[in-house]
Amino acid sequence: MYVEIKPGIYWVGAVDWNIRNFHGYITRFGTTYNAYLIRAEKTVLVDTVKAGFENQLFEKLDALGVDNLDYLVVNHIEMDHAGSVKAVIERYPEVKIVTNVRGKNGLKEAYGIEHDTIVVKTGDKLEVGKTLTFIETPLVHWPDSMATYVVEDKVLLPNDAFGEHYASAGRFDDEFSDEEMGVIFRECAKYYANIVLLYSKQVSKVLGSIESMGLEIDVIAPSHGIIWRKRIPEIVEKYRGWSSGEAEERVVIAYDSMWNHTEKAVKEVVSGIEEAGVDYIIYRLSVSDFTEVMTDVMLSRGLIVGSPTLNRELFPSVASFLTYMKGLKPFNKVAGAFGSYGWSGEAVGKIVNVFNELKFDVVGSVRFKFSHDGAENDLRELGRAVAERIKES
Ligand SMILES: Cc1cc2nc3c(=O)[nH]c(=O)nc-3n(C[C@H](O)[C@H](O)[C@H](O)COP(=O)(O)O)c2cc1C
Repeated sequence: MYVEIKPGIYWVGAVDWNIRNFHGYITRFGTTYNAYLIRAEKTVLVDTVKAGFENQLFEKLDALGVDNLDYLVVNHIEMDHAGSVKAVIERYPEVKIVTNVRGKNGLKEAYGIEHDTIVVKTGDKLEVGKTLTFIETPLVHWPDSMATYVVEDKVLLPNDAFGEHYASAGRFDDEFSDEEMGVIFRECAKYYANIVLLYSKQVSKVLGSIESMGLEIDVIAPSHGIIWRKRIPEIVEKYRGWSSGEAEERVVIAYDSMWNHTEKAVKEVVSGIEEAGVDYIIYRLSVSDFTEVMTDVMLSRGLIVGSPTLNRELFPSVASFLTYMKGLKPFNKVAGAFGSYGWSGEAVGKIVNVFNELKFDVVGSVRFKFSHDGAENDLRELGRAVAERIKES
């Protein structure tokens, strides 16, 4: 069923209850593909849905009696939002696409779509009986990303920004209990950590330009998950904090182990962190969802990674996680490394190299031959030093 979010503005998206893996991202609560219909003098669809979900979109448009579309705003060309643009054009051939220059090129490159298009840039306005303003948000989350703002209704349609993967019957943040909102905010953090983190500088810029353009916002309606109308200050504040590297006084220990020598050393590292009175969370990487580990890495100031050496390399699950993490460019972390080896012991140095690339504050590293016997103090000291550095900063 469609939902009116402001007079003449409707949610007409699709709920995907059963998706559990979204291009490698574990979506344990499913997701939604949010599209919005604006009905004034003109009829405007803002974004579409993932291919395969067109029927959910079209059912809603039919229920609203939409037999003509004047404009289709494409805020982002990724497949989960623009996957049904072709189907929309087929159904409403008179529609004009409204997007920025990168969106126009992207529609051609990714889908072969060359259709009547109005190219817009930041600050441009489109009068449809209501005034639409566009704000380009390049790289939040692809080069073509932009936001659409409905001036009279103070509704911001920011596409992927402020979203999360969460399928639900309720559409608005005020329909959920505080407990449910705790889960939803965690999903927002997960979305930020795994999708947006790399673009934190751009996020800060966009937050700044929303402020400098003096946009008043009653509703933030993103392209995934719930619509914000009650807790806007909270989600905006979270974005400000995440994009500026704020994190909690906690250490993530992420490790793996073949013969459990590295694993046994974890408890020494932990005892040092406990001595300093700092919180921690432990992940064995071969049995962990990287998207959850990454969320806690973003939310925590400290990271200690442990790996045995295998064929002069990192253990594969650790290498894989470090590659994933490096791509997302977490910043402002205090870090340490440890691990067991048999003869050449390259793994710990390779962890430190990744930390250095990310400009982490590397407090120390400990490697030990086979058992950690004799290295207990160094390991405890590593945990303590990371925790103490977090407390100082
Ligand atoms: C297949 C295999 C290859 C290994 N290659 C190396 C190596 O290249 N260099 C090294 O220092 N140790 C190597 N080791 C030894 C392990 O690093 C060592 O056994 C270490 O204690 C394993 O730590 P873990 O118990 O945490 O898995 C290798 C072990 C295995 C099983």
